[in-house]
Amino acid sequence: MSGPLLSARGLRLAFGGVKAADGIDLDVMPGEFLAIIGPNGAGKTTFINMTTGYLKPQGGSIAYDGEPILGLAPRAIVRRGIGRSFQLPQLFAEHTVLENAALAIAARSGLWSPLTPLLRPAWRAEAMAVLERFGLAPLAEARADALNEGARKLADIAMAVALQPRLILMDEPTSGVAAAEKMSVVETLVRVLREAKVTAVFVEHDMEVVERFADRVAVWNQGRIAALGPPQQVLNDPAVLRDVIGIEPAHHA
Ligand SMILES: Nc1ncnc2c1ncn2[C@@H]1O[C@H](COP(=O)(O)OP(=O)(O)OP(=O)(O)O)[C@@H](O)[C@H]1O
Repeated sequence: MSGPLLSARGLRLAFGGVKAADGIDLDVMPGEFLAIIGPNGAGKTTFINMTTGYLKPQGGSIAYDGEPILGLAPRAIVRRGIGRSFQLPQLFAEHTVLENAALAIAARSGLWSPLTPLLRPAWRAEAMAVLERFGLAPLAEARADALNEGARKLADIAMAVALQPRLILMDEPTSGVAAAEKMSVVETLVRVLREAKVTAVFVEHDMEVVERFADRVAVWNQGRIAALGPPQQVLNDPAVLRDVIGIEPAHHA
């Protein structure tokens, strides 16, 4: 049967005395949704940065679809099929939502320039189709800086999806999103990613989101994976509750 889509072994990276990655081994299987949880500074974003070419580990290896990817530039990694979204959405503020999505499509074609989306109607049509999948079509002509945080997060992820990844890494897709719209934002992005058969790794602080949407949870602590397994197992582990989530097991009914 098919092996892991992403396979990290022995990843190490220290910033001065801080071990942001201290021997990370992780396999992500095709089609799975894997949540990464853990306290601030545990090294969650560092893992995403190493996997997407933004940081180079001092040791270890990463294979994607059976091929080593360490040392490749971020753009080359995107071309291999790995997308990402950021904790703070990376949208072009003064452009419309549609233009932002069209820019991503233009970038995929290797023909990026600030004016390209205005020049190629086909990119705009494809961008509109992506926005429709995310329920963002009504906001297509809105400027990116006029969106609320939920729509901004979805638009950022739509740009990553427009690049047609097989794997997406999302850094806190719900952070900053109002509580009332959080679940609908996650439902939308999970539906789109599942429909497109995109495998997902996402950093998440909301345990309800993790419990509902993750197939497996990896618990990061001080640059290491402290626990890994299905949500119902990991989120009921007394050590995880106490040390990582910061609640006493007795209080978790
Ligand atoms: N480029 C960098 N230069 C120096 N130190 C860094 C750098 N990137 C991360 N660190 C440090 O490495 C550690 C891990 O950071 P990282 O951002 O990966 O944690 P995190 O688990 O994503 O935290 P958070 O939940 O706060 O986003 C932290 O102590 C951080 O200050």
